[in-house]
Amino acid sequence: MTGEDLLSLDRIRSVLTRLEDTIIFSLIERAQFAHNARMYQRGAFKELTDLGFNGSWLEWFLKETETFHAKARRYTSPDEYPFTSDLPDPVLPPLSFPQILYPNKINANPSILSFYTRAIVPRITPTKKHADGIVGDEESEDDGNHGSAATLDVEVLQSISKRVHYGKFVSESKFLDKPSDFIPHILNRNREALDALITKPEIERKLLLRLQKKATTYAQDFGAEGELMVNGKVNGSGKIDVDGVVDLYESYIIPLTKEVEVDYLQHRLDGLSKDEIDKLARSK
Ligand SMILES: O=C(O)C(=O)C[C@]1(C(=O)O)C=C[C@@H](O)C=C1
Repeated sequence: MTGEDLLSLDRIRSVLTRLEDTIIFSLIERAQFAHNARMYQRGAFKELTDLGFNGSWLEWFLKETETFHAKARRYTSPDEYPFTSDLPDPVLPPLSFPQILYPNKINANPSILSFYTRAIVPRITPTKKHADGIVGDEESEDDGNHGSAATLDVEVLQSISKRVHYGKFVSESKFLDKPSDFIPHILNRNREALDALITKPEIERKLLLRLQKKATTYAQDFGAEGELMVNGKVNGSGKIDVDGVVDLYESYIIPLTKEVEVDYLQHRLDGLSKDEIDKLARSK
């Protein structure tokens, strides 16, 4: 594929659409396990403190997983971003990726980690209700599956991260399509105007509708005879809170993708001379 093909907006949007499936399925997997709030609290595992690690159980999982993946050069790829820092160098020689994105240091993973652990995990994991309808206390929301749950958290986080950072490709594609529309607002540091230029309400509306349908479909289960079963019962509730998935996109994933798009644009002219900027502005 040439650099131009890689920047086709249709191709980029097809990647975003495919990632919807990855995100929904990984959330369904995570939702099998309890909230396990301790996993997200720093210092809650004495075993880790004894090892000299002061972060949370999930942060330890991220650090260990990313240490390994960094050695296999995962984070040299322009669509992969780590959640942790001070990772080892790859053991393999570098691959040469086509230079598509303008060099930048944008990494939205701290925001992703924060909304995922605070808003998403508590929302999608099962809440034990007592016979009197009172929600169970924190202890009853811990099933002890800390390894399985954290493994799935890492998968969800990596897929959301890939999706959100794909905003950089969307931005580059929109910028190169008509640089002269963007350049004055980049030079004037006008975030609102850049946000208005990249926002496509019709695309967002269709995405949320599609997501609702996908989540409803994937949440279904089938019995041995192929009969529709939900939560082990005919007509029970689904494997995932569908509104929770839609809300995740509407309140977090789309707004953060747009933030990445605008951040990227704000730095799109860094280091260019006036002549180079004028040439870009005249190009289309
Ligand atoms: O598809 C685009 O044009 C995007 O910029 C991506 C995206 C999204 O996050 O899905 C973000 C902003 C637009 O309003 C529409 C959709």
